[in-house]
Amino acid sequence: MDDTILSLKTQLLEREREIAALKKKLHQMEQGNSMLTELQEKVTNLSPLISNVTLSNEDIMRYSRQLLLPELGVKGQVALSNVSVLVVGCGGLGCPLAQYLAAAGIGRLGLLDYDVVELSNLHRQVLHSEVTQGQPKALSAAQAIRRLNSTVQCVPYHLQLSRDNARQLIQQYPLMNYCSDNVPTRYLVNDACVLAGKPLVSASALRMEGQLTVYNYRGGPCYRCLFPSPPPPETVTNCSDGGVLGVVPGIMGCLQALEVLKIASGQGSSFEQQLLMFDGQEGRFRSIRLRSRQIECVVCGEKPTLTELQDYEQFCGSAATDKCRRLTLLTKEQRVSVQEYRAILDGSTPHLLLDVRPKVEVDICHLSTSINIPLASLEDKKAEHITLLKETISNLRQQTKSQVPVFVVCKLGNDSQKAVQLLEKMSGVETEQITVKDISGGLMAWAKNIDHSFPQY
Ligand SMILES: Nc1ncnc2c1ncn2[C@@H]1O[C@H](COP(=O)(O)OP(=O)(O)OP(=O)(O)O)[C@@H](O)[C@H]1O
Ligand SMILES: [Zn+2]
Repeated sequence: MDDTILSLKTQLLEREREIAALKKKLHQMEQGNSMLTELQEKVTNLSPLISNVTLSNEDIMRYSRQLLLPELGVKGQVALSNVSVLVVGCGGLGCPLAQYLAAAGIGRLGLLDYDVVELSNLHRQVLHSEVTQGQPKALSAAQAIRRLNSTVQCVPYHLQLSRDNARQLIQQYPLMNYCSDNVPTRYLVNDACVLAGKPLVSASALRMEGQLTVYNYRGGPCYRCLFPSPPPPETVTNCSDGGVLGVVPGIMGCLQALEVLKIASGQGSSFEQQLLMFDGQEGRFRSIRLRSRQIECVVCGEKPTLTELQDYEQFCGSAATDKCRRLTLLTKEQRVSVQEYRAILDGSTPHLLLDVRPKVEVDICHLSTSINIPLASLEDKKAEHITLLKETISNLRQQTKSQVPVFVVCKLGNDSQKAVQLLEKMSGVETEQITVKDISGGLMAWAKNIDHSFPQY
């Protein structure tokens, strides 16, 4: 029994020694930990001071309200001041984007646009003004940016982005923005970004709607992955055709600025495979998931066949500007110039002048002898419009006793050509009773060449 007690006592002593040793170890570890915590605290306290080196007192005051955001902080602000961003297009999207990037303290801002400021730009292109009308947009925007924040290095490029200069320009900027308005430039910027491995923050706005995506970012798709081939040129509507409420590109440009600031300050963007859609009429934002990067994509896929920039105007079948978007759907014989139409008016030849613009445009201005049937109504064969057309033709036929000349007009001479094609084969209209031609260049050519008092829009 004594032996058993002795053995138990010995075991107890051993356990007590082990416990003491463990306690000692624990104590040492705790001490080490607290030293580590102390060290960490010291580092945390020191790190703003370390990164402060690049922020002046004036910077701290200027950016104080955003420096207070834990998501940005000094580290993010310093990152912003070290980043270079290129804005392609200083129009409705590019202006608000550049304005907020400059205000937030982006280091270097490239502002690229080939065009000059026009009066019709001012309702949405908020960096330009009445006094900079006629000046290159890139310079006008740079002037406004310098007034806002002289610490931003602002580089204006008054030129057209093309296959010849795109790669060299994009190479200088780690972050790209698409703010332009035509399909060839969209493909050009996409391809140049993929080839240079740069993310592309892209937006668009038309009428009351806008869209935003970040292409070629964190393994997400590029523009070509989603749209391998361009849309037919005649299906593309731009702001000068479809109209736009200025604040809509304003909102989309600001959203672009937000994504740029997040990416540049290291917060990242969640739009690498998402399309944000804004409906200004409904006041609603929706986000849809896009298809992923396509392995067969010709530019970013596994076996890319497009390794150099191509001829984008040829690829898209349209010009890389929206200025001279002129369709040629008819033969010469099916068209008259504004001068020829003027002679017809002067000769008082009985005819029908059919204005195929939407009613909102007719309300802006029209020729007094015209009747209005919008192209969309002709396409839909709206009963009341077809009746109006038939009745007018039959009245005129009583005067002419022969085929009635019908002249179709629109703003620029694109929709009028589509209307001629439509009328020539339209059932319900006695097509053998009429000859149909369009007025080349439309009412804007009329305003420029015939009647200078006619409004341009
Ligand atoms: N390849 C390009 N290189 C440089 N700038 C471009 C290029 N393509 C388009 N742009 C510019 O992008 C801008 C797009 O702006 P926005 O869509 O607001 O249209 P806009 O052409 O100014 O106006 P509107 O269509 O009303 O005449 C324009 O200023 C245009 O000059
Ligand atoms: Zn792709």
